[in-house]
Amino acid sequence: MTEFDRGAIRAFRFLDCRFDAATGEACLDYAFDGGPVMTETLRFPGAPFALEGERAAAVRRALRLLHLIAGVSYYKAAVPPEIVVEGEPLDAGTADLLTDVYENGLGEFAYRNGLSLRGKIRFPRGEAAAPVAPALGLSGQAIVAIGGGKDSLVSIESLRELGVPQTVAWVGASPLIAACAQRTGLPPLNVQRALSPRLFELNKAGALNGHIPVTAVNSAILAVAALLRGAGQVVFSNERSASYGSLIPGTGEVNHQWSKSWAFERAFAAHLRSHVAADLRYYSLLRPFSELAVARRFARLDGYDQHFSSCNRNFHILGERPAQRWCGACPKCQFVFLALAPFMPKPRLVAIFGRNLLDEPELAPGFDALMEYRDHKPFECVGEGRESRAAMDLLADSPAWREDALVRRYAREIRPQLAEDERALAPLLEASDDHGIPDGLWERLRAHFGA
Ligand SMILES: CC(=O)N[C@H]1[C@@H](OP(=O)(O)OP(=O)(O)OC[C@H]2O[C@@H](n3ccc(=O)[nH]c3=O)[C@H](O)[C@@H]2O)O[C@H](CO)[C@@H](O)[C@@H]1O[C@H](C)C(=O)N[C@@H](C)C(=O)N[C@@H](CCC(=O)O)C(=O)O
Ligand SMILES: Nc1ncnc2c1ncn2[C@@H]1O[C@H](COP(=O)(O)OP(=O)(O)OP(=O)(O)O)[C@@H](O)[C@H]1O
Repeated sequence: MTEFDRGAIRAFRFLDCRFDAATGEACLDYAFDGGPVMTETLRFPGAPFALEGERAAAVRRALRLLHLIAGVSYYKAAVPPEIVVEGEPLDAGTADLLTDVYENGLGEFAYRNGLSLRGKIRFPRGEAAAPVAPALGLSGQAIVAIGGGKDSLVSIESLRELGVPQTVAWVGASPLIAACAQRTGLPPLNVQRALSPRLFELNKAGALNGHIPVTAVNSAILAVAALLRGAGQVVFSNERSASYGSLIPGTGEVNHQWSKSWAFERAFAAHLRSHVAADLRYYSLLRPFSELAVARRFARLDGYDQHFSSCNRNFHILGERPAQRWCGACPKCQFVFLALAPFMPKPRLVAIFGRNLLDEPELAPGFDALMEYRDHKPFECVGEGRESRAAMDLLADSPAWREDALVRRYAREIRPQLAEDERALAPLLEASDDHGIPDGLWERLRAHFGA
């Protein structure tokens, strides 16, 4: 494989997207300059689809939005100076949304690759006025995204208790997510996704690589899936803390999980309503709650302990599946262990992880970063530093935990340096008002959460 010379590339091109209603297959085509076409293929279950009139037009609009958002996986390989969108020119609103998603969603990617992308990514726009998407008479069925971790399981069980009809949906071929979905006993919707093999070749040839706003891609995929079924709600489970990134000295805030943030949710939800279908709702059911409030809720569930995992090592496309559901070494494993510890019996938590991470002194640097003690919050989907500090503070007063190595070290070395409000739990369990949950549902959910 010859070295990939990204400097020789002028433009990233969005070529075409197409959907076969008979098979449920969607194809998204991209290229650098006049180079080989890179095609991403998705397969939506439930074919053949009888689409006509306004619903068929809305599916086409949703597919085009998916084509534009999913291009981020390929664009990042070279980040060329120009972006070309074949076909009908974008309206300003769509161009602005995409610029937002690419610029913010590639924030960590840019930081780690030493690139300055701010103001450099510009999607071309025509003079066309923004479209006005009609309402389609979509149903109240909720397409609920499941990720195999605690957050989406809390949403699923909350919606079940509140009597909301739901289909659990996921993208990709993770056996772990499939097992969790099956465990819910709810109707499943699995969208298969195959990235262009050319991307993996470019990676091997030295293309730029890094973190992408995968939740934006998953959201656009499930918006298509919802329209194919006539469902009116796409529900994600991104909690409040996903809106806050890591504060990097000399760089500012870099959010590893920007497309799980309230800023993305609000913009994407509004865009679906204005540009795709006026009655297609997109929201995160956990937006008002902190990670600790969600962890407290998860601790009250049973039946998923030996199935769920938040460890991202379970979700690679290439390579071997890990032997353990929890690696224990990554920030997500360490944060989930810490967040659950105050709310569930210690033997239950140790049985889930197969070990007691808080009694392993060599893991101190990881937990220090989670607490923002002498290090910045890790580039991972973890709670705010004050949430980790509040959880550790609770454990320092718990007879079950206070003798464990890292808890004892916190009490002796870190707690004395913290003011009360830097480690207080109560404010973190209150619900916030910034969310997109439908009014009727929010009041019931708030009572259900006891927030
Ligand atoms: C599972 C994971 O963490 N993957 C990241 C990892 O990829 P790796 O090279 O180790 O292997 P694969 O996951 O098999 O991917 C192979 C290459 O394919 C490209 N790619 C994959 C999926 C995709 O949607 N777009 C892609 O371009 C990529 O070039 C891969 O190298 O490292 C990669 C490079 O840093 C990351 O791009 C992979 O990240 C995945 C897209 C992924 O699913 N990551 C999630 C675990 C993740 O980051 N979730 C965030 C949410 C962030 C958000 O804003 O939505 C979170 O949990 O907070
Ligand atoms: N493969 C996927 N397909 C569709 N949606 C997904 C997928 N993975 C995650 N999601 C959605 O994105 C949200 C954020 O993903 P994330 O992995 O942080 O959450 P989780 O797996 O539900 O819980 P945890 O944070 O404990 O891992 C999930 O709650 C889910 O709604």
